[in-house]
Amino acid sequence: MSLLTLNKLTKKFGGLTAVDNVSFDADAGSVVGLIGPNGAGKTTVFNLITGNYQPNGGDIIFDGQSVAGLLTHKIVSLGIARTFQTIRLFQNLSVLENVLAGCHCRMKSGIFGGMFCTPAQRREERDALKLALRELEFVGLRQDAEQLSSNLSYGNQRLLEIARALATKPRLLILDEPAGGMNEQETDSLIRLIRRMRERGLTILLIEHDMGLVMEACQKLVVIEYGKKIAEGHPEEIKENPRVIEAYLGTDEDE
Ligand SMILES: Nc1ncnc2c1ncn2[C@@H]1O[C@H](COP(=O)(O)OP(=O)(O)OP(=O)(O)O)[C@@H](O)[C@H]1O
Repeated sequence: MSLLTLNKLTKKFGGLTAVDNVSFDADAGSVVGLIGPNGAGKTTVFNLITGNYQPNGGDIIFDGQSVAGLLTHKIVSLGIARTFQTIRLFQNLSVLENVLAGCHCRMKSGIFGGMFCTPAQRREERDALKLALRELEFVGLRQDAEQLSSNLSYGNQRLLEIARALATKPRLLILDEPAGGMNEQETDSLIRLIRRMRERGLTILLIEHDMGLVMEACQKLVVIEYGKKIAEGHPEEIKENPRVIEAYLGTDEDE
């Protein structure tokens, strides 16, 4: 069953159609990779799903409901979380505080609610702390909870972004180049982490240039070029697709 459906999604920036009538589904519990050359429109698709941009046409259906044009915080509360191509952490907050920021968007009392300290708010804070520590444990950063987030390695900062996104309790997790800046070992453990997130029942949509990760982690690939979908299918099929090889993976003559 499809958790996310893009239906003829279109986004224009002036005269440039960055996303041109793109349609595809992400089945619940699957990992879908969005691939394509630089500037193909991948991040724009993500920004449309997460409400950072408003579409010029088409629709985005999440769990049976249109989310196109909704505000970002509403979209997060419906169960869509993301990480960014360029890491966006609160650099002068601790690792734990960064994850708590993710928890707070689910809390009734809000980020300043704790100031009034009612028993219900204290309980909510305690639950948030437990959840944050659990997600740090899950991504392997529990022992770094008290560190300043800027002290983490680049790869661990990416994991921290994932923990923060998980703390919003999403059903759909959107990862924009999660292996960017990671070494081979870190990428391997990221592949294992993606697998474990899938086992938790999460649906994952990711953009990634690391073909090894894409081939191992995804059940389906959607390929876009110049804003248009040019192919969709199982990674093994996509690897052999001549149109994709020409557009993205490079032909032998290019090597
Ligand atoms: N806010 C914006 N204003 C104007 N043009 C934009 C904006 N965002 C993206 N674009 C343009 O839309 C096109 C698609 O960009 P996008 O960032 O979505 O590509 P991408 O596939 O994610 O690329 P990369 O792999 O390099 O991140 C590009 O030509 C880009 O310059």
